[in-house]
Amino acid sequence: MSTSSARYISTRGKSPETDFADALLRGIAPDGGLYMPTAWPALSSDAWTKGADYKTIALEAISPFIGDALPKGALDRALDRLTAGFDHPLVTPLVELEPGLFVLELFHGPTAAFKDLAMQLVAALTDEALTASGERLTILTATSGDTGAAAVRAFAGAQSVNLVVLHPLDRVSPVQRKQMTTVEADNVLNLAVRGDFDDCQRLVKGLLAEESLRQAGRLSSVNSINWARLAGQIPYYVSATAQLGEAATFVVPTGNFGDAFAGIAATKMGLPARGFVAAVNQNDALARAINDGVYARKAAVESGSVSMDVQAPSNFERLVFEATGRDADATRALFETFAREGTVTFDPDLLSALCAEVSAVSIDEGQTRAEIAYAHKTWGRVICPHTAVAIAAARRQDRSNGPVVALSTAHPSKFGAFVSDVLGFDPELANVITALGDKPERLTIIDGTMEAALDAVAAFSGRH
Ligand SMILES: N[C@@H](CCOP(=O)(O)O)C(=O)O
Repeated sequence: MSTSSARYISTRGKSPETDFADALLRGIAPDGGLYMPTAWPALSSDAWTKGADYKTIALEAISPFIGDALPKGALDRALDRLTAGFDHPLVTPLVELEPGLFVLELFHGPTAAFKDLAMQLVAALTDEALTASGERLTILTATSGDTGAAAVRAFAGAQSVNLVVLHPLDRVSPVQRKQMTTVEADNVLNLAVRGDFDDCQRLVKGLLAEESLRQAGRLSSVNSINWARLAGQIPYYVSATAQLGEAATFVVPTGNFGDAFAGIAATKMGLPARGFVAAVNQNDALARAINDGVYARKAAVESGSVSMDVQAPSNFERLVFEATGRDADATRALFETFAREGTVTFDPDLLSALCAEVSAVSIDEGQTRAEIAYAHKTWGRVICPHTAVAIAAARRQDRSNGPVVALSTAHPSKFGAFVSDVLGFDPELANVITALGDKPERLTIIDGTMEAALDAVAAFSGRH
């Protein structure tokens, strides 16, 4: 296990190199780029060949990214907190649906979605970093439903943290909304933004760069723009490979592309994998970019797989950075053009480098519904719409040379109305959803403008 100091650089090349604690507490680099490790640490093959448990795998996979930037034992303590919140001994169990086709269940945590795996860890590590530095932190997070719920659960009541969550008004599921808005902790502010997820994310990035807020104290984000979020999502790819005993093709339901990029990161560390497929819904900017070579923004359309209603996936920037051979100038130019003009066309070399890392499939609403029905009829399994998108894409993959694993990112009862509309009955509630009860909700509705967001955050910060 490494004790050296892992270092981070920005994908846009204009920020000073830093360590894990600083990257964690900043969320995004000062130049607007995303932090990346300066080099990929090597993962010992013991991690996926020796039948290790989740905590052992996660220690091995994540500790090189932290180095000596946090107090001794911080990761160990964080992983104890993480695993204690999961209701399955394997934490992320792999289930075979039929020969060669598997689902990786990532929804056994406190908010019944995969975000818990990294968010519980990030909360514990943030606590360690703030205790060491004596600082307070305001965390700004955009969500299409699952990230916000996991963040609220992980940070509610945290002594040194204020959490502001921006979700698109009326565009998250009722359960996701209640998971965020029924919390009683007064360090949490829920903003319902008139707009879509991409508006929320744009506002978060704008607020993170806002000088007046920065002067009042440290700001960060726990979206997957934060490297620590991605690091926390690497272990389940290793665990899945360990459970399988061989390399797999991973099919990842994709919104902000953090989950898929975490898997790609695992392979950069040496994990054997047969490939990655990003499965998107009809919000298909990523699929068009990979398949046609043109990355073009469109307004997000509403779907049943709401958590994936994303048209400007932040972590695509990390993939482009890698695919350009870590050329920060080229990456910056490309994403500045995208921000300004809403469209960029890749040169053939870049496109073939991107395609070597990931393929992409778009599954529309009709196919998503059909897949929920198929999974129930064929395997007796009730699945959430995001898992349905992944399985529909997974069933299109060739299984003759190796297994295909679809990531099952959320429990179906988070999206009960959609699933029930297809199957004609309500999915059984996850225990953590039953426990939500019927508490009053607290949220503030704002316009999708920087002015409105800044006013709301400044007023909230002033009270704390
Ligand atoms: N699907 C997400 C959108 C934000 O993604 P993140 O991985 O960057 O936090 C959600 O459910 O909020």
